Parts: sequence; structure tokens; C-alpha cells
Amino acid sequence: MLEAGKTKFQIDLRRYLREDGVDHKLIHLICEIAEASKYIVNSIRTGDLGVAGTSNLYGEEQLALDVLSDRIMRKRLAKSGVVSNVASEETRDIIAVSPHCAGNYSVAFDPLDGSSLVDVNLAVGTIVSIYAGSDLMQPGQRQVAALYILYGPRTTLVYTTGNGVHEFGMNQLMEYTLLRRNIRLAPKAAIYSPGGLRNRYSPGVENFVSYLEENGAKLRYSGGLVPDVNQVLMKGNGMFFYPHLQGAPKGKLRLLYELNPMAFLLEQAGGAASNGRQRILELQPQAIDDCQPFFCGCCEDVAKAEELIANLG
Ligand SMILES: O=P(O)(O)OC[C@H]1O[C@](O)(COP(=O)(O)O)[C@@H](O)[C@@H]1O
Ligand SMILES: [Mg+2]
Ligand SMILES: [Mg+2]
Repeated sequence: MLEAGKTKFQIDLRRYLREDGVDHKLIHLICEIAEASKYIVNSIRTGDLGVAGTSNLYGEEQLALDVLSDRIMRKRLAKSGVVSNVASEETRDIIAVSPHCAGNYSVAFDPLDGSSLVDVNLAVGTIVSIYAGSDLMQPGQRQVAALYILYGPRTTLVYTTGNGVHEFGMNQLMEYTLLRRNIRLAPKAAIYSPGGLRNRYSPGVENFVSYLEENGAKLRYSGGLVPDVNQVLMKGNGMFFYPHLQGAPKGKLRLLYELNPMAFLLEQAGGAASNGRQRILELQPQAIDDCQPFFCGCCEDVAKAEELIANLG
């Protein structure tokens, strides 16, 4: 297997996917998404950082960057020739591209995750979930691939096709080359990222925070799902949660666009992801805008969160 830094040449994403035995249409799709990200990163670096004057399905004000990133992704996917249906956090319905083409894939995505961090110049991302065929309303365990792109000081792409989790970095030529293969999580967290308002936590979640702190876990929270989950994965010993809250029993994060792809990646790294009562990847989505509480990261801590929530709520 190819190793970063152990060969004379950089190993690029397409070559790595081929070596990984990934279906050629899926390779094409992932590489098209990687291409789209070059335009998104350019927009983030130099584009309009203001509001678009519109709102999305969740009633949230859209940034010009939300709208632009969504358009960049949708155009690229529509022209890829291998996509049946797409669903985006920024659009109201599933959009049919070529719904009846056999052998195609369907894609759900969050084009710009962490919009509230744009004005303060913190890291943001794009999250992508891929299914074979045309059905996007399936439990996440049927995903064939998931990935995110992190627009931080460096741009990185982290993917799984069900054969481990691999990280690529964008080089000076804007090509993605291998940084780390087979990223793994330890069983227990040394850092934790708690989302949502703490004074609205349930007793179970409040106890979970105490448990993490008593076990020496340090607070590390940016407010962006992609950088926060990336930190859990790359440090290999973290816990992220955005729980059910008083007044918001389903939390804030979206099953199709955010939780399923992140859960697939975390499980592939030896971690776990739960809504506090059930494995995320087993949940049947009821609507494209379904939200769920989210507890993910090191498997022993996810199990502890489930235990405390079962006992205390
Ligand atoms: O600051 P809040 O409202 O608690 O929410 C933080 C969460 O919301 C998000 O920004 C939601 O994603 P979007 O930016 O794509 O809407 C996550 O990245 C983050 O984990
Ligand atoms: Mg998001
Ligand atoms: Mg978003």
C-alpha cells in the first residue's frame, strides 16, 4: 500500500482511490467534488463575506458564501455524468439530475459548514455523503462514501469508502496529495467539544461533561462541525457532541448533510456515533431536514454518554 512521504513522488487522490480499489465512477465523483472545493476555497479566501439576503429551510440567514458554495457543488455534480439525485442543506428539495441512470450515485451535502465562523475568519468546511443509486432517504449505513473538506490554514480532504479513513492535503498546485492513511481513534477521549447552550443541557449530558472533565479531557471547541470533528479524528482521542437541548429535543445538526457522513468517517476510524440512544447510521431519515442529537468520537465515551442519557435523560 502507498505511504505518504515514503515514495519519491506525492501520491495524489485519484491514484490513491484507484489503489484502494474504488469503483471508477465513484473515483470520478470524488475527484469532481475535490475539483469543486478548489473554487469554494478560492471564494472563501477572496469572495464576498456578507449575507445573501435569503434564508434556508431551517430559517437561517444565508451568507453569499453559502449560496455560492452550494451553486459550485451542484453545478459540478450535475455535470459529472455519474449523479442521479442531489440534496443540499441550502435547498428545499431533492434535485433530480439523472434519476434513472443505472450505476449512478446520489449525493447529500452541506456546501459550507460553519457559516457563523466566516466573519471571524475561523476554519469552515464542506461535508458530503454518497449513496449508490437514486435513494437519498436511507439509513446512513448504506452510504458508499463520505468525506469532508476542511478550509483551515491548509485545505485538507478526509474520505472513507468503507476501507478506513484517509487524509489528503491541497498542495501549491491545488492538487490533493496523501497526508495520512488509516486514521484511528483511541477508545477514550483526551479532548472534548461540546456544542449548544450548556444551561439547556439535560441532566444526562451535564453528567457526561463532568465525567469527561473528571477523566482529564480538555475543552477544545471551535463552533464548526468540520474543524471540531477533524480535531477528534486527527488527534485520535476526542469527543464531539451537539446534544438534545431543553426546547430543542433533536438538537441542531442535520442527519443527511452532517451526521451520517461524519458518523461513517468516525466508525471507519474505530470510533462511534450515536444520538444518545441509537447508532446514527441505523436511523431512517423521516425528512430531508431531519435533525438529531449527536455524540461522536472515542467508542468508550460514546457508550458512556448513552448510559448516562438512558439513566438520566
Ligand atoms: O453555534 P451554534 O448555533 O451552537 O452551532 C454550531 C454548529 O452549527 C453549525 O455551524 C451548523 O452548520 P452550518 O454552518 O452548515 O449551518 C456546525 O458547524 C456547528 O457545529
Ligand atoms: Mg453545517
Ligand atoms: Mg452549511
